[in-house]
Amino acid sequence: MSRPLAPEEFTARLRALSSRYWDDHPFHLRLHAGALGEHELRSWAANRWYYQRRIPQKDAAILANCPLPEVRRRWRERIAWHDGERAGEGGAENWLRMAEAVGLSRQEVLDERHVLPGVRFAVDAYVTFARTKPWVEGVASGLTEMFSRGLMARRLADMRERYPWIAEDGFAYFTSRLAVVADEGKSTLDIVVRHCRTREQQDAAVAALAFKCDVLRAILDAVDYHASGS
Ligand SMILES: O=C(O)c1cc(C(=O)O)c2c(n1)C(=O)C(=O)c1cc(C(=O)O)[nH]c1-2
Repeated sequence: MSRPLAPEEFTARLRALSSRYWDDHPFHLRLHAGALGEHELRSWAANRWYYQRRIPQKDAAILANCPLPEVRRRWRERIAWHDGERAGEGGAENWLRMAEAVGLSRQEVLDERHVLPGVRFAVDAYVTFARTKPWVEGVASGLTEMFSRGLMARRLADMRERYPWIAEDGFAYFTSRLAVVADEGKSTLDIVVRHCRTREQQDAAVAALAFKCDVLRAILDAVDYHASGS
């Protein structure tokens, strides 16, 4: 049995997976360059909706598997952030506003008619991962958030500049997400480093983060393939 990695080395291995993150996916590059047509932006927003709407279920699965109140207390805030305290509030609602701002009706987003099979398979695999793996691996799979802040800030600036027809209200998701994502990423890393004590657990956490990078890339592969054929 290998000895556990020191926290710095373990953290460095997790951070090294940033090269597998979806920030440089060709679809994101085109999004940032202002090269997407309106129908492609709509497909992106409608398909990302499926990811957004499944995230609270993924987080609830982690909560259900976690026996530690101190972790659950921190984790449950995520569900509240996405779902809001009441109808008409929260991250999911803000994503719907983004979808409307790019020209979709709320109904066609909610009934998921635009959700592509590949997106559904990838996102569902993420939820199943959280349901069936040890809770700390579920937490580790969320560590892509360590990489997402810069990407989201760039996306917000580029979309405001390159798609000026999108009303500012449509960007509420990203402005509100940017306000919490750095703290969430730090808190997630803290939980993973603290609770992965054996080398096997550390290796499993690295594998969980690699799996999640693949989930995200698979989502955009499906959207990109569909866009190029339409
Ligand atoms: O816009 C993005 O690029 C991006 C990336 C990620 C991510 O890296 O997983 C998330 C989000 N956004 C996001 O908005 C979000 O709520 C979120 C939750 C999670 C997660 O795994 O629990 N990732 C992400």
